[in-house]
Amino acid sequence: MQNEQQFIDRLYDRLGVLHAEAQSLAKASLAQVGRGQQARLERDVSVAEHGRTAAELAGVESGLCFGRIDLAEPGAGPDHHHIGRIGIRDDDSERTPLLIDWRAPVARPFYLATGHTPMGVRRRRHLTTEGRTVTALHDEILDIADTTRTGHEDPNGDAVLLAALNAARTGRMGDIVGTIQAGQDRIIRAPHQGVLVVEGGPGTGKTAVALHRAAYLLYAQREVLAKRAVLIVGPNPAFLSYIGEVLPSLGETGVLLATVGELYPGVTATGTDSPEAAEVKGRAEMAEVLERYVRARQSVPEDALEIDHDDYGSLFLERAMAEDARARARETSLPHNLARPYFAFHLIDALTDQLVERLGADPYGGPNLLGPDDIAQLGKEIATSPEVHAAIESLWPTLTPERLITEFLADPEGLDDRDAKAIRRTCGALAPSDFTPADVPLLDEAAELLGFDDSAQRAAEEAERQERIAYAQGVLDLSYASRTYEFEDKEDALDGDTEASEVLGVHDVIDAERMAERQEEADHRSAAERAAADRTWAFGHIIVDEAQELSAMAWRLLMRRVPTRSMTLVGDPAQTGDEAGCGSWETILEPYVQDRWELVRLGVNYRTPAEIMDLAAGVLRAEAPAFEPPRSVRSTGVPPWTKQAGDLPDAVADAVARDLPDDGRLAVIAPRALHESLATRIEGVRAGAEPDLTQRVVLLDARQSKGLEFDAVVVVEPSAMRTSDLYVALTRATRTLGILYTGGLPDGLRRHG
Ligand SMILES: Nc1ncnc2c1ncn2[C@@H]1O[C@H](COP(=O)(O)OP(=O)(O)OP(=O)(O)O)[C@@H](O)[C@H]1O
Repeated sequence: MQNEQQFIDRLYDRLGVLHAEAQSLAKASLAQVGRGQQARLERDVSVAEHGRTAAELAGVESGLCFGRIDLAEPGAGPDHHHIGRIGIRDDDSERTPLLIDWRAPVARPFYLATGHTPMGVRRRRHLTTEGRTVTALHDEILDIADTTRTGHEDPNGDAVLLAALNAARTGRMGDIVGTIQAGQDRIIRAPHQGVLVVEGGPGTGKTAVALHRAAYLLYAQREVLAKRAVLIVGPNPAFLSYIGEVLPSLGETGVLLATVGELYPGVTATGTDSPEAAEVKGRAEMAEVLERYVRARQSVPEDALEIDHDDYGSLFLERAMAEDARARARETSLPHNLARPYFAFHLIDALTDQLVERLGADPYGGPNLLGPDDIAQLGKEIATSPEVHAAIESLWPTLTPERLITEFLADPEGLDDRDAKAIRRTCGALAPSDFTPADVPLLDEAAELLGFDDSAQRAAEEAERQERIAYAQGVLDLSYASRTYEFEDKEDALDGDTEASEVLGVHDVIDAERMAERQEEADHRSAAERAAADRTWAFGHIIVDEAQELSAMAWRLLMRRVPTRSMTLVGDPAQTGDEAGCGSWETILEPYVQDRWELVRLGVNYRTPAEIMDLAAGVLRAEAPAFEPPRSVRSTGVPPWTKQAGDLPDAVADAVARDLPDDGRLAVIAPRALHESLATRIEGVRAGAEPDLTQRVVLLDARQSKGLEFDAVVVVEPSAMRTSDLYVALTRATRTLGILYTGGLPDGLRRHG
């Protein structure tokens, strides 16, 4: 123990030095005063980079080192390795590794070695620390022939895992880096490049595995992923804050966590949909409905449209002209806004022809009297006529996704009456915040169908680029001038010209255009921050948690964000609650990768004790008798309780007072309609508010409890819940579960009533 403490002290000293170094580098960069935009950008990038390193080092402070492996035949190298959250080297001349990153290949036996397959490891040690103090050691002997004993032997090798599973919950998910199980490790490090689906029942560690896989991939593919960023998609903001501390505790900050509703920059989707509306909006056929809706906005007049031209009197925009222009614009296959200039161009051409015919017609039937210059002039005048443009706009309007979807929701076309009624919004223009999460995939679809007409922005950017090139050219000219000067100096010094010709200046290796591009790249935001602001960002990898909940339209959005299809999807079809949820993995994936995806299963439940899992499984078995739940890793001997209540709020208040553990968290999971009345009787709880999971008692509905866990759970009125929602609610507890009801119990729970 003492030796380990000495090692840990040394490790924290080194961490302190590295942290201080990063901080002072950030400070020093901040203090740099450079002239001009370039210098400022470079300073910002440097401050941000060192700041990030400092934050990453601060994030791994708790439980920095958690393991050690002693090698059977060390050879020339060290005879043991300490394993930790990040890799740390000494500052000796060899930069000797002090701590091995858990993701490094050298650390792998820590997770996989067994007595049967020891992988060259003699002994595995788990170190438990509180703050910077070593509080316990647990050793497993993997080489039976080895007779040395330390006095810290753990006969079953699971004391550390069980301690982690029994520990009081904090309202924030913790990492499992010290106790990753072999089956989980294989998924975390799976070399699969395409779509990997991780399926498993409640509590099997899907979320934990997904987050550790994100950290692993960032380590193993740092080059690509640091640039392209990793996106983690979760079902709601409360869940994202629940898991938000795991990656920083693994030293990774470059990850974007978002719900699908947050993936359309500029829109905060705070509106809510009825379950029917969300289901309709999420259907795959909405893509075609919207496509037809956009095409319907490309109209032609019934009768000729009379355009009053200031100088030339009436022009007649005839239906055939518009039809022809529309057909040609559609032939380009460009999105609506980008095809619009083609429509305008052909119409302007046709109207010019009309005018030329009228003004230049030879009364004696000869050829037209206007020459090419006159015709060009007339064309220009038509092209710049506001009246002509107004007519074009009325036939082929420039549209934004927000406008298109607002108008569509006000009067949904292309749906049957029931579906149209379910999604119709009666208010006028929607503010960006009035959109709902289910609208976001529709906005994204609309953005694709409309295309972004960025010609004005591109013109401005090009002007800016030219300016940068001019500036860069100035820098290069200066550098060239100094080159001549230095070169001459060098020549004198060398007394010859052979070596001098090898001296390269910036002007030799870079031209003004490339230098300008480099300036542009010097954006000090991290890739994740830039990705969050860019709808068209292509992520390096996407991880989707509770993937069974996403609608077909949400999948279309996500697939656009990852053209390489490098994805990890985790979920449990038995827990599907959302009406818009897609059902089977085949249905979800077939349109994008056909059958080129891999499925892995997790079958051990680390959360829910066997007594609670038995009861929860009964609920699903009532509908699907062959249902097999995941096997619970532990049992507590405490059976769940069930009670019929007279006064529900009173009974809930009593249950909270009785079941709330001194050291942990309790959730009351009840149908939304009961929240008002229950909230009045539970201290510190508010109905309707976004739950603060760090509170000791929280009130949730079953959907909100998805993915979360608590020491104790009280489920209220289970018969008012859908079966899959009830299954979710019943599988949230790590220690105790109670059920309160007034009328009756659903079939699957009756034998416990
Ligand atoms: N190897 C492990 N070591 C320690 N704890 C673990 C391990 N694997 C899972 N756990 C714990 O088990 C609990 C359940 O894990 P997690 O939330 O990832 O499960 P899940 O499969 O996503 O569940 P659900 O589908 O119900 O949301 C968490 O507290 C997690 O930390």
